Amino acid sequence: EQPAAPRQFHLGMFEIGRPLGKGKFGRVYLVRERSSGFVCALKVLHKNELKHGGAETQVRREIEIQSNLRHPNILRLFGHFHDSKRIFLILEFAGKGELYKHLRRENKFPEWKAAQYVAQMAAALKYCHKKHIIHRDIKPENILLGIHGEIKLSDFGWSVHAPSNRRETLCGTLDYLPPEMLKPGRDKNVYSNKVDLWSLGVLTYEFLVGEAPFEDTPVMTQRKISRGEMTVPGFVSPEAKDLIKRLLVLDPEKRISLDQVQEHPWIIKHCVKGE
Ligand SMILES: CCCCNC(=O)c1cccc(NC(=O)CCCCCNc2ncnc3[nH]cnc23)c1
Repeated sequence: EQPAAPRQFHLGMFEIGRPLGKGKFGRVYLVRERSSGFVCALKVLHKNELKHGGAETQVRREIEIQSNLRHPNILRLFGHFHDSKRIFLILEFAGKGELYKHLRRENKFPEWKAAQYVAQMAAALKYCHKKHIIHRDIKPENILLGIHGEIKLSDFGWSVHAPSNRRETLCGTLDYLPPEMLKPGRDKNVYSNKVDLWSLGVLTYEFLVGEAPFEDTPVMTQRKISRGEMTVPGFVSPEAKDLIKRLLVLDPEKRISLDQVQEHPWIIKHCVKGE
């Protein structure tokens, strides 16, 4: 039968609730769609700030990419609309909020919880990569948790279609950058979806240790990343350490694949049902 007609949305359709968070160019609110009672999140972006910040392309990319993704571990973008001053993104509400807040509060995650998060991240990234989409900005701040504590990967503002040789001014932390994105140079700018594997390795380390593996001053962080210099503390299990070492490999082609991540002994040990 006919696919559901794309709905026209406007602000009057929503009852605005509490703010859920704020970012560089706007805020996110908990909202309820009046006719259906459907609860979701409304991200409000201010056009003139986007213009000054040169983030229009990112928002367009976020809309185009995230609205075509359907996966339990990827935050849904249901629709968007705009008025003269603002762009509105209608997003899935993630009931347990920001993963990084849980990480900071708990300092670090027990291995069974970290392994489940890594397995869900691998499933989400496998789905993106199959659609030739590289996320490029995997870090705790861009991960939300659904009402059952499941991973909801969000913020596709930095994602691109692979392979990509886009040069963007990067703001925010360097901790998650793979070595190949640090070395500007003509051909070195062409990088693949393997960048998300490196970031998954940094994320795994941070889940288990409570800080990023190359955390230092910006100059030292870049140096440590480009040399792959990091040490895994003794309290991390040998299996977890093995997975981290197989993801944080300087040569993108030598990094373990997402299939191999899902089959890794550390993941199997903590994620096979009924274990
Ligand atoms: C892509 C270029 C635009 C960059 N992004 C921004 O400027 C920006 C604008 C507004 C907000 C933000 N980021 C944020 O608001 C980050 C903090 C969001 C935490 C809570 N958010 C949510 N909690 C629960 N369920 C949800 N569904 C969607 N979001 C949520 C970022």
